[in-house]
Amino acid sequence: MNADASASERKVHVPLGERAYDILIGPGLIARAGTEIASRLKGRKAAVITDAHVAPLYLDALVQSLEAAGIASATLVLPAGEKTKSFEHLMTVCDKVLEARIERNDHVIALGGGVIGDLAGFAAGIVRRGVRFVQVPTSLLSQVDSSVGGKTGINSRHGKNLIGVFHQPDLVLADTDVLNSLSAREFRAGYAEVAKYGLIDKPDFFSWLEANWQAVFAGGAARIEAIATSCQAKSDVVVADERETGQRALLNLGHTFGHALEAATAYDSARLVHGEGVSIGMVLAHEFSARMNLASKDDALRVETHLKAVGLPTRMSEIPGALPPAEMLMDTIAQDKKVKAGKLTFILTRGIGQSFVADDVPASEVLSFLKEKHPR
Ligand SMILES: NC(=O)c1ccc[n+]([C@@H]2O[C@H](COP(=O)([O-])OP(=O)(O)OC[C@H]3O[C@@H](n4cnc5c(N)ncnc54)[C@H](O)[C@@H]3O)[C@@H](O)[C@H]2O)c1
Ligand SMILES: O=C(O)C(=O)C[C@@H](O)[C@H](O)[C@H](O)COP(=O)(O)O
Ligand SMILES: [Zn+2]
Repeated sequence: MNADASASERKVHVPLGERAYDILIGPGLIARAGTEIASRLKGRKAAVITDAHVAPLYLDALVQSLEAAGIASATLVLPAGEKTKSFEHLMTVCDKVLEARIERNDHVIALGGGVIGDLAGFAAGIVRRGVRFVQVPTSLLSQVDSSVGGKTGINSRHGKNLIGVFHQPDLVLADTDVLNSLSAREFRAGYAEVAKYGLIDKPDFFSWLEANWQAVFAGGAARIEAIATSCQAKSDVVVADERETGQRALLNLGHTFGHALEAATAYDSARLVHGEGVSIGMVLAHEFSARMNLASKDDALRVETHLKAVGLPTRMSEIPGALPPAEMLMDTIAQDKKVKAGKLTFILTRGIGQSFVADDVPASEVLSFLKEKHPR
């Protein structure tokens, strides 16, 4: 991997047969969105869904680009933050899409981070039993992860993403210029998912990140390289197991713990955002693996050292406010989508880049581990 690689546009193809699509990554893609969409897809109407932080920055540019390419658009601006992934807002999006008379070949366009992508994608998957869907991801997290792979959905008080459908996008346009307006906290949160790909099965990528993370944070070629590598890694996993019957669960590294923490903080973005939960969760997954004598404590320490170096939280004690007791976290974990016949599935590891799907993890072990780690 070369941090000085060309800063020009990159393309990752997701070869999913009749659901295949391209991910374009690079500068200036919002200005070109209209021509990219019009040249690849038939629809000439769109409903653009976005949030209140992103709208004042990029909505006009996207609408103008669509208009110039002959695509008429209706727009909907929702509140920013994780709480927007709710039934209430799903209804609003569905109503907007129907009111705009979006037909099956027209487009729902998600302009925003993973919250907007997951919500708008869910609406696109269920209105008229499926309309076309374009992702214009604007956060680092959405450019490296949530815009790819077709998982869409909303949260429930019972847990994260418990209600949703698989609905692949038809095109992903990741304009890397827009990352310059992202807050430092949200950039770091997205970086947790970048590091995740190294920890799953790319130890060389993890080492590259340890050496080059400052360049990734600074922007330019290293950032585009990290985004393209992440999208390719995600595409490879999704193509091998689109609907998570097996190995796609690897993409959940750190998420079983992380999702429980997000639910425990009532999806309050001021306390914890998804990528931060994943960061804490990945450290816990490595420590739990060490406790189960599967991996060395040194590897868990190496993971924590890197995530700390970039400024991510790595401990439950760093979450502001009180957390519910370990038993309540376990209740949420028992609702995880990976549970089979009541048995817990975790993504564990034998070392850096050696993650694996472990079925039948004893709940009693997880509980005593969580009690040990709980800040109380
Ligand atoms: N579907 C999947 O495969 C998948 C994968 C990973 C995460 N997710 C989901 O994604 C969500 C997290 O996504 P996220 O981290 O993008 O959160 P987000 O959508 O809440 O975006 C983070 C914040 O940054 C703001 N923002 C976004 N782009 C901006 C920009 N360019 N400039 C300024 N502000 C900007 C948003 O308004 C928001 O306040 C979670 O709900 C998570 O469950 C889904
Ligand atoms: O795409 C996947 O598969 C993932 O697991 C990616 C995760 O980063 C993402 O947070 C996803 O939404 C989690 O899925 P879930 O099925 O555990 O809700
Ligand atoms: Zn995630």
